[in-house]
Amino acid sequence: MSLLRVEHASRRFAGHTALQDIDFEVHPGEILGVIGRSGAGKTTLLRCLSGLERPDSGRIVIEGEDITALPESRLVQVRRRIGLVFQHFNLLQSRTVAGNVALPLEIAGVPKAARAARVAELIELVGLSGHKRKRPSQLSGGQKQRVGIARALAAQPALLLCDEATSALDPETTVSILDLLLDINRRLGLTIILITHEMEVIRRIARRVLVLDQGRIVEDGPTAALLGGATRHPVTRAFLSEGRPRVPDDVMDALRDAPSQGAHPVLHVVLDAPAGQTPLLSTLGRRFGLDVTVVQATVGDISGRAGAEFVLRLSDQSAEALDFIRQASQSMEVIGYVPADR
Ligand SMILES: Nc1ncnc2c1ncn2[C@@H]1O[C@H](COP(=O)(O)OP(=O)(O)OP(=O)(O)O)[C@@H](O)[C@H]1O
Repeated sequence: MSLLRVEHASRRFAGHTALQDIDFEVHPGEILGVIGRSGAGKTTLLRCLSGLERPDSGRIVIEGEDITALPESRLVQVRRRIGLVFQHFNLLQSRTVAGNVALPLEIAGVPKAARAARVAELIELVGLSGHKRKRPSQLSGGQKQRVGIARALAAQPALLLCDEATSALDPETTVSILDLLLDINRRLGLTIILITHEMEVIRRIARRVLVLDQGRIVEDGPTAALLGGATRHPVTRAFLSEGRPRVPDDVMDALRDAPSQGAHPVLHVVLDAPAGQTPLLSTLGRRFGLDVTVVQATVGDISGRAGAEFVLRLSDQSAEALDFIRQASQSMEVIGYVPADR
C-alpha cells in the first residue's frame, strides 16, 4: 500500500493556478525529491501534503486517510504522522537543544521520563550528543538543522517533509545533512520527501524525482535515469547542470524499458572518490568477459566529492556483472536496454 497518494489535486489563488492535477504516490521507505523553479508550486504542494492547506479539488490520502476531508480535530492527529523540516530551522531560541526536541512530545502529552529517554535517543541519532544543553544561538547552521530533524522525528512520523532543508547551508554542511537524512531513511525505513530547487540535493539522495513546473508535474522518474539523460523535458534538462553525462539522442531513441533477448543494458554509474579507485571498466572485461562502451562520461565533483559519472553500454545482461558494478559504485541504475544491432 502506498504511504501517500495525491489524486488529481489542484489549488488556485485568486485566478492563479498554483497546482494543477497533481497525481502521484509515494511508497513506504522511499526518498522522493520534488524540484521546481521559483513559483512552480513547491511550497503550495508541501502545505497541502502537511494539511496546512486544502486543495480546491482532488484528494490527499496519507496512510489510507483522505486528509482533505478530515475535520480539523482529526487533522491535528494526522499531522503528527508528518514531520516537517524547515529551511530556517524554526527553533525556539529560548529553549535548549533538548528542549526544542522535546517540544512535540510535550504537546503530545508524553510523560516526562519517556520524553527524556526519547530526546536522548534522538539527539544521539542526529549526532548532537554533548550539545543537548546548548541554545540554538550556540550552534552552527548544520547543527541547528540536526536539531530541526531530531524534533521532526520526535513523534515518530510516518513521513518526513523537508522544505528546502539545506538551502541555508554551505555545500559541505549540505552534504552532511543529506547523509544524515539518508542514514535515517536506511535505519528507520522512514519515507522522506525533499522539496528543493537544487538538483544537487536530488542527485545526492533522492531515488526518484518529480519535476514541478507552473503547478504541474512534468516529470516523474528515477533520479539516475534523469541524470543519465533519459528526459527530453526542457525544464528537467535545465536542472541537469551543464557538463553532466547525457544519453545521446540515437541511444535515447533506441532505449527500451524492458530487456529483450540479447539487448544491451545501458547503465548510469556514479563513482565516488574511493570507489573511483576500482579499475571498474577493465575488471568488467577481464572478469566477466564483457565489452563495455562508454556512451558518456563526466569526471569532476559529484556533490562536493571528486568522482565520475558514466553512461555505459554492456555487451551482455550479466547479473553478476551488474552486482559487481553496484558494489563498486556509489550508485548504479539500469536506464534501459538497446537492441544489440544498434
Ligand atoms: N497564498 C497565496 N496567494 C496567492 N498566490 C499564491 C499564494 N501562495 C502561492 N501563490 C502563487 O502560487 C504560485 C506557486 O507558489 P509557491 O510558493 O507554491 O511556489 P514555489 O515553487 O514554492 O516557489 P519558491 O521556490 O519561490 O518558494 C506562485 O505563482 C505564487 O505566487
